[in-house]
Amino acid sequence: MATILRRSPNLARSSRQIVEAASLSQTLARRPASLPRPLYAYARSRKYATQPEGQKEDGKKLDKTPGAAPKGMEHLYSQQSPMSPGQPQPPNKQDGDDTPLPGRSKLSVQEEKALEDVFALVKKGMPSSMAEDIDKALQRIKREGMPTELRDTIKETREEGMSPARAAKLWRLTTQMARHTVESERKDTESEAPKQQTTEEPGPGTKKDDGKNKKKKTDEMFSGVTEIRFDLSNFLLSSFVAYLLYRLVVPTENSREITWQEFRNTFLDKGLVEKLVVINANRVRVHLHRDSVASMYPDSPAAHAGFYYYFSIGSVEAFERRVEEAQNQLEIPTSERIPISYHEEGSWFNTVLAFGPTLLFIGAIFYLSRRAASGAGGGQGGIFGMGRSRAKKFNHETDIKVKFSDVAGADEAKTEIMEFVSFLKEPGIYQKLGAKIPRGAILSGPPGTGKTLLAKATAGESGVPFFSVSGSEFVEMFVGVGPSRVRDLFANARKNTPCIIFIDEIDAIGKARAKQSFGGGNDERESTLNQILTEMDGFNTSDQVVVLAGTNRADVLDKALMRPGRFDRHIRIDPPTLDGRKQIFDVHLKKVVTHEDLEHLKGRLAALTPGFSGADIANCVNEAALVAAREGVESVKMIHFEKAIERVIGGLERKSMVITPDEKKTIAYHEAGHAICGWYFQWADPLLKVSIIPRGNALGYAQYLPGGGMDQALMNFNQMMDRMAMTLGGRVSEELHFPTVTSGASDDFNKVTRMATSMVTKWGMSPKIGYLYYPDAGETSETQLQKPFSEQTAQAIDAEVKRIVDEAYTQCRQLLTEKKKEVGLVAEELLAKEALSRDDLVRILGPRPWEDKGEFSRYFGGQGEGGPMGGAPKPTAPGPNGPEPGEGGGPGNLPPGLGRGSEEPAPTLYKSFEEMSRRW
Ligand SMILES: Nc1ncnc2c1ncn2[C@@H]1O[C@H](COP(=O)(O)OP(=O)(O)OP(=O)(O)O)[C@@H](O)[C@H]1O
Repeated sequence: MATILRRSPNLARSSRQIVEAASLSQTLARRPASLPRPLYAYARSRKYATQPEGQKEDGKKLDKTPGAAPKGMEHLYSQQSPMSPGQPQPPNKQDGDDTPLPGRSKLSVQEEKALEDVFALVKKGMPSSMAEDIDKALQRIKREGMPTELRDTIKETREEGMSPARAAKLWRLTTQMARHTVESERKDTESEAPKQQTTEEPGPGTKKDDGKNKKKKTDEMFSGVTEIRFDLSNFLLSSFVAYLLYRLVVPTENSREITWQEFRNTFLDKGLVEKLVVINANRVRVHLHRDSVASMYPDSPAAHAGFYYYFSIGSVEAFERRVEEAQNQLEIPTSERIPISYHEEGSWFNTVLAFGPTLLFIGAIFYLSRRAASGAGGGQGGIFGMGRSRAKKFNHETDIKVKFSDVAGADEAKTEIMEFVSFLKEPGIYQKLGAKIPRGAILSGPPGTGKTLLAKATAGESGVPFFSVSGSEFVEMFVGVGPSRVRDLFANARKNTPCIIFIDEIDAIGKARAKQSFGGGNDERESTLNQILTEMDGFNTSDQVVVLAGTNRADVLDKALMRPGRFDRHIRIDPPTLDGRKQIFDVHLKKVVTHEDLEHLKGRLAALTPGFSGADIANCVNEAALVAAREGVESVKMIHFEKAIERVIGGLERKSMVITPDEKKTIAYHEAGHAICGWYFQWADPLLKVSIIPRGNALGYAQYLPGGGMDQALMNFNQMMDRMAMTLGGRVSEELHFPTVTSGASDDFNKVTRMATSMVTKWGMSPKIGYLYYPDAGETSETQLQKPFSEQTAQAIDAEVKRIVDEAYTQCRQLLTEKKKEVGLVAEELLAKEALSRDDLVRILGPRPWEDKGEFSRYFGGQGEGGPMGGAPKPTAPGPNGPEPGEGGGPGNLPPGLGRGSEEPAPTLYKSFEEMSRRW
């Protein structure tokens, strides 16, 4: 392409010359075409670059035996010395020898004149050294005669006029002649040089110098000429461009439009029309008797072959009628009437335009599929590489640096998965005992618990390639793409054994197949799943490909995936325990700068973050570092971590939110109601902080530590009742301190209702409903079209839920009426300070009347941490105002062992009900 680009100016110039030659048809009918200089130079340069020396243009070999030319006679010889012994007579001619060479004919005087004109044209603008060569070429043609081909072309041009093809041919032939001459000269020079060297002493002014100078001159002459490779495609392209330019510059060269009147008066009436051709039913081409035209109008272009006049017509019928009438008027006999023929011509431009979009489309498809095929290095690409797997391959040496030590907690999961590592490292141990190698494992658990991390660590430990892909990447809008990508993924994996394939979010494709499909909407997903099943079955026992899959919804997966021989293992990764959180904090705290006591920091942070996943913890640590950086401090402190935790739990503080003083007062009393309940109810979760600064969706909030910072698997009846009463504390406080209530407690009611409903329908805590379990809508996989209980049961459930909530309300109202003064104190302090820590509450209310247990007392037991959550002194005994254990509103008719005040743990297993921190 670069070659073509370099040549473009030359092409433009040469086409201009060709056009010039063709347009001068009158003159050039008697002259050969002009010789475009750049192409002439290019032809010579090519000769030097590719033609072996000693070979003549006609293919005859030259004898290279050196022979000395007679002194002073060198200029007479164009090739070798005729005096050299044993040398064949070269085909060169000497002056005075008028016999033309074979295949050539002597020039007439007119031809000589015409040639001189052509060469004079060619020399225009050339350097003098090149003009000299052109002269020599002319002399040679005069001496040796004109090649028959050149003569014929000149003759044709004279008779039929100039066309681009003839101009190009003339150029080629004349160039050839010029080139021969230059080459003969060069060979003479080269053959003379060694002779001079052997026969003469070198010295200034000798012939050798002349030869050298001549060669040097010739080299200099050609040094500025760019060497261009001349092949068929270049030739065709340049001819095409030249023709286009020619047609562009001289668009009306071959035809001219006339009117009917002109046609009639100038040609028809004078009997010059030979025939008429109707083209595409809208144009008529006029063919004239050229000889008659030439004699009548010698200057008219119509005298030359290939030139036509034409005129446009409205309809063929009208045209025929007009011609008929005109001929009738001219009284032309029927036998001599002008023949009319009809012709359909499609413009090539229109044709290209018509096919253009289709060609473009095909070209684009071809290009894209070629690019896709070359881009990803083969495989089952298909159209656009759609069917190729999108799995990312991680190189174990460069990309995967994760080790088991980076995965904190999750010890059971690690132990399970270790086996895969040892299988990949030492398969022989298993194979020799005849054990089948596990094919894969499903890692399930809530988001962010480290499933991907664990899979990566497995690859990192076993040192094998790791293909990671998400289940959703198999799903496309095109049918058949999913299975094809699965095939491609497994084919790639087999090429890279031993290796690990990790399919994240496998539930996107691995959901249980529908028993009956409505409209076949899931066919593509199902065939993708089937393909996975087939591929996993297709492994040999010796194939060291382990497939790990991650999901948050193991319960919805197809049973066929989980059967032995496919995903043999099911590894569950739960949110980390207190100890697990400590370890995860340990991993992530190493990445930030902190001068805190690490052991204490880890423990306190772990206690503050029950229910956090590994990803939450990583985010928290990073957030703390960002807070510290915003404050411009050197290291991350406890306060930054606590702010980060609050932010992760509650969302961003909305300090700019506009709240009226009345609203603020209501919020303060509402939050104070919650805080007082949390402080005085025995089974309530320990309070950490209360605030009326809006955060996230909440206008104010009280932060508690569920389970006292311990991992709590169970909740007993007393804890539930206290929690519900505490939740209603906001509304009760509003009722007690204001003439009216607000809408701010709606979220509280939602929580209370859900909790009470679960107690009745799931946890067997209502004597009226008994020990029954009624699933919620959507809890089971089958579509629940009707409630699983009768109308009477529904009414009984409603009544029981209401009864439990009412009891919690009574319990709360009783306490807050008693503690009305304390509520006022806390609310006023809140209005003044906006946020109160545990220390503030201790100061206002005295120590909490109930002992704090476990981690809470260890990390928040009054050491005065100084963070926003503060620390409370260790309570020793129930306070004077607090109810004694076992006191308070009784829950009424409760099953044995669940009564308020019972120190016994609840006898049944209950799921941990609420999130770790509640917002009000
Ligand atoms: N046990 C852990 N130890 C250390 N870091 C962890 C742990 N678990 C999670 N993380 C952190 O959380 C980030 C996200 O974890 P990962 O992507 O493995 O979660 P996942 O369970 O695959 O989540 P998802 O189900 O949403 O895909 C990890 O990059 C890591 O920083």
